Amino acid sequence: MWIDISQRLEEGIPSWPGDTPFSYGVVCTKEESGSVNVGQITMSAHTGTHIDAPFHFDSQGKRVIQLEVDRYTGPARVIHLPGVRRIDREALKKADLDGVSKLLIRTDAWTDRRSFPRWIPPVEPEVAPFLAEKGIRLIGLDVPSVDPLDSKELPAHHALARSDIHILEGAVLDRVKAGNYELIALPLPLTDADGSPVRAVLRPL
Ligand SMILES: N[C@@H](CC(=O)c1ccccc1NC=O)C(=O)O
Ligand SMILES: [Zn+2]
Ligand SMILES: [Zn+2]
Repeated sequence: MWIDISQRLEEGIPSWPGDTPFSYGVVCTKEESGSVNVGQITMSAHTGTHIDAPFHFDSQGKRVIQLEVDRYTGPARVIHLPGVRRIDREALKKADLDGVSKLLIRTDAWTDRRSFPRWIPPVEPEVAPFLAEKGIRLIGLDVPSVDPLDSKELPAHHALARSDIHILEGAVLDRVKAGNYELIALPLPLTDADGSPVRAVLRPL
């Protein structure tokens, strides 16, 4: 059984402060066209459950279409770190990361998903080379960023990119137990984009 770990894309889903709000509307109704309802989607690439392409924080970085689909599919481990202030070596000390290439971290820090969080536990840049050494190629979190929300330098985004670790943000892990799963969280084939919404699902292994 697959577990949906995606936020629903609907009116009112929080977006980054000042960023394009999500909207879906029927721009041509079946009555008007005589055949079909036709919808239009407007949104930021960083709304809901989404991945970041390196172009998001590096103008020379890869765009979404250049990201291999293998990064977003396959075995993944969920670890549960409730109440952590930061995701650093100390917080990860007790986690078993052996043989893991995709790591999802459930922090439970985003408690009211109807509004954008005021604070999130940031990933410390120092963990990027440590995770890479463990063989991790994708990190996913249940919060909207890997950096502090007011960060302009985005040190964790850059450190993860230097360690060749891709980023999944805004996963819904509220009811997901720690353990091993199969993950599918594929970005859309957006040629030029800096990020993409994903439908992220897990299946226990
Ligand atoms: N780094 C965040 C997004 C982000 O920082 C952002 C997204 C939209 C509009 C403004 C943003 N940051 C502004 O400082 C992310 O990866 O989703
Ligand atoms: Zn993002
Ligand atoms: Zn990000």
